[in-house]
Amino acid sequence: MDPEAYSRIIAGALPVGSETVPLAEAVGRILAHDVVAREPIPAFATSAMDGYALDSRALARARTGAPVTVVGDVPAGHRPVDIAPGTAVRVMTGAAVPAGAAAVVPVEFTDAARTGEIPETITVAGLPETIVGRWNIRDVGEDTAVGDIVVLGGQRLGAAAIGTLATLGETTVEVRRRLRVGLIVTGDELAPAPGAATATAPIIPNSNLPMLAAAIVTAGAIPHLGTSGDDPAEFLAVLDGLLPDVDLVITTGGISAGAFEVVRASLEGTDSEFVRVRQRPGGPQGFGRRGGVPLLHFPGTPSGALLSFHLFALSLMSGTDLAARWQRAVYAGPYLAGHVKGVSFVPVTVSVEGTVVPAERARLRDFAGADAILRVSAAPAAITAGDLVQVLPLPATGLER
Ligand SMILES: Nc1nc2c(c(=O)[nH]1)N[C@H]1C(S)=C(S)[C@@H](COP(=O)(O)OP(=O)(O)OC[C@H]3O[C@@H](n4cnc5c(N)ncnc54)[C@H](O)[C@@H]3O)O[C@H]1N2
Ligand code: MOO
Repeated sequence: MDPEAYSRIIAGALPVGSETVPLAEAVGRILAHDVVAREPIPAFATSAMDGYALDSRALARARTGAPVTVVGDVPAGHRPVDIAPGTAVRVMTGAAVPAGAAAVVPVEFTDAARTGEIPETITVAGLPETIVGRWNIRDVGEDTAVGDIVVLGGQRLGAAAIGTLATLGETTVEVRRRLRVGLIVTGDELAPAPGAATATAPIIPNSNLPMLAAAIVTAGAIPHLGTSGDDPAEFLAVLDGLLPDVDLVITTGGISAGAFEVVRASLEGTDSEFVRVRQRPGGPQGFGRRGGVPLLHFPGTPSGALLSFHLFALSLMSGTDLAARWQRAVYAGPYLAGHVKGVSFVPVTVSVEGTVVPAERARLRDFAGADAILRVSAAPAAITAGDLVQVLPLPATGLER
C-alpha cells in the first residue's frame, strides 16, 4: 500500500472543542468558526485624505476659482463639525467627515498651508474634470458590511486575520482547543537523559523525543512526553499513564521484525495493527486505539519517525488525507530515480525562481533547512528537471534571527 492509502486507513476524527482566548494571544491558533462582521468598516464616514470637506455648493463654487469659507476643523479622533451650506471644513485622514460633505479636496489642491491654524478661506485649483462618487470619503461599510464573513473558520490566525478582527473591535476570539499529543519513544539503547552517556556504546542519544516534541509544538499541539525501555509491562504502564490526558498517542520504535519489538508485542492483536507501507524511509507503521484514544506507531529510525510525523500524524491532526495535502511544484535538479522499494522522500528548497531544488542526500540533517518534502514515486518512475512534482511544505518556524 502507498502512503496515501495508509493515510486514508488511519483517518478519523480527533476531538475538537473550542475555547475563547484574548485576540493578542491567538496567533497560530485555528479559528473555530467563521467570524461575521458585527460592525461596519469604516464605522463612520471617514476622510481618506488630509484636506477640506466641501458640500456640493462649495464644490461648485471652488471649481470657478472663487474662495470658499472655512468654518471648522476636524482632526482625527475628534467630533465632526457641521458644514454650513456652501462652506468647507478642514479634515485630517481618518477623521469623521461632516454629514453634508460631498467630497474631500486634498490640501495639495488648495492654496492653504499644510499646517497651522485653519485659513479663513481656500481657493482650489487643478480638480479632476469629473469627480466620481464621494471623492476621498470612505463611506460606512465601504470596506466591510455588517454580516460579511471576514475570516473563515478552520483558518490559522496570522497577523492579517488578527488585524482584521481587531479592526472590527473584537477583543477575544474562539479558537479550536489545542490537541494534546502523547509521545512515547522506546528502546533500551536510549540514553536516560539528555547528555547522559551520550554516544557511548551501546547507548545512543534519544533524538526522537526532542525532535517529535518540536514537531508537535510546531503543529500547534501540546506534547505529553514518555520514554520506555523494551519491556512491554513498562511500555503499557507509560502508555496507560498518558491516555487520560491526551487526544492521540504517537510511539516510535519497536514495531519491526526484531526479537524485542516492545510496541508490537504490547499491542498487536488487542489494540493495534502493524503494516508495511511501500515507502522509504518509514516503511514499518502501525495504528490502533486504546481506551478510545487513537494510536500511531512510527519506526524508530529518526528520519523514518520524522517523515511519518509529517505524512501521517499531520494528516490525522489536520483531518486532511495525505493525498489532498500534496502541492504542485516545478522540479529543477538532477535526474532522480525512484526507489525500488516504494515511494521515497527528498528534502527540497524553493529557489528564487519558484522551482524546487533537492538536497544532495536525504539524511535527517538534510531535512533541517528544507522548505518541503518531495515525493518520488517508486521505480521505474523517475524525476527530471522541468517535471511537475508533488511537495509537502514543511511548516515554517519563523524568521527570527
Ligand atoms: N529483519 C528486518 N529488520 C528490519 C526491517 C525489516 O523489514 N526486517 N525493517 C527495517 C526498517 S526499514 C526500519 S525503519 C526499522 C524499524 O524498526 P523499529 O521501528 O522496530 O525501530 P527500532 O528497531 O526500535 O529502532 C530502529 C533504529 O532507530 C534507532 N532509534 C530508535 N528510537 C530512537 C530514538 N528515540 N532516538 C534515536 N534513535 C532511535 C534505534 O536505535 C535503531 O537504530 O527496522 C529495520 N529492521
Ligand atoms: O522504513 Mo525504515 O524508516 O526505511 O529505515
